[in-house]
Amino acid sequence: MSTLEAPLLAGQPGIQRFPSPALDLFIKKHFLTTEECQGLIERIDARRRPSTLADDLGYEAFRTSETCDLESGDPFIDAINAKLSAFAGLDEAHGEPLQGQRYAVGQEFKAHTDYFEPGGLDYETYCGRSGNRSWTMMVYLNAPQAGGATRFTRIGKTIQPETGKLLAWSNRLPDGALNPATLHHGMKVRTGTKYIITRWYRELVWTG
Ligand SMILES: O=C(O)CCC(=O)C(=O)O
Ligand SMILES: [Fe+2]
Repeated sequence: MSTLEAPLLAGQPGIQRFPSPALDLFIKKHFLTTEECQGLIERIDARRRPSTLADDLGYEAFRTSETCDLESGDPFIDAINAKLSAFAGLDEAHGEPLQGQRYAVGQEFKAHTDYFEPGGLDYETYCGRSGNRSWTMMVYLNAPQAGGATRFTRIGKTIQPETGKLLAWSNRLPDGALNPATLHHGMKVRTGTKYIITRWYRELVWTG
């Protein structure tokens, strides 16, 4: 079954919906507790490695953060994944492994979309089994002292990191087409360190 809907998001208490027909974007403050954020930061610090990019376009310094796979099997990680899926009403089986990111001063993730470009070099490798990405759920684990906002460049919306704050958006338009208005930029950290988790959901059951 294909999953493009996150049927529970709009009805969650305290959820803010960005008012734009261009993009389905939701924000929920304090989605994760300080303790949950701290547990995730500790795991990211223990296991981080330089980030890689699918469809390596040869741009220097496109994504300069460090990445960490937060593997399922750790009951703490499984509970975070279950919390994300339940909040959105997304099928847990469609979720990719949870990813952590750490940005030091000067690091960023330049403007990109989270879906894979059909026709791109790696499209079959990344989407052949599980389909393309449907939803992105991202949580800020802390607030760096300066910088590190997420800017949706096409719609002119900038979101500031706050501990535990969730951002969730559909990478699709209502008819299921990929939505270029989801273009977003993880901006440079100016002071401090930024930690986030990201979970991407697929059209189909995630099988790698
Ligand atoms: O760090 C950010 O604000 C954005 C991260 C992001 O876009 C991603 O992990 O796909
Ligand atoms: Fe992204």
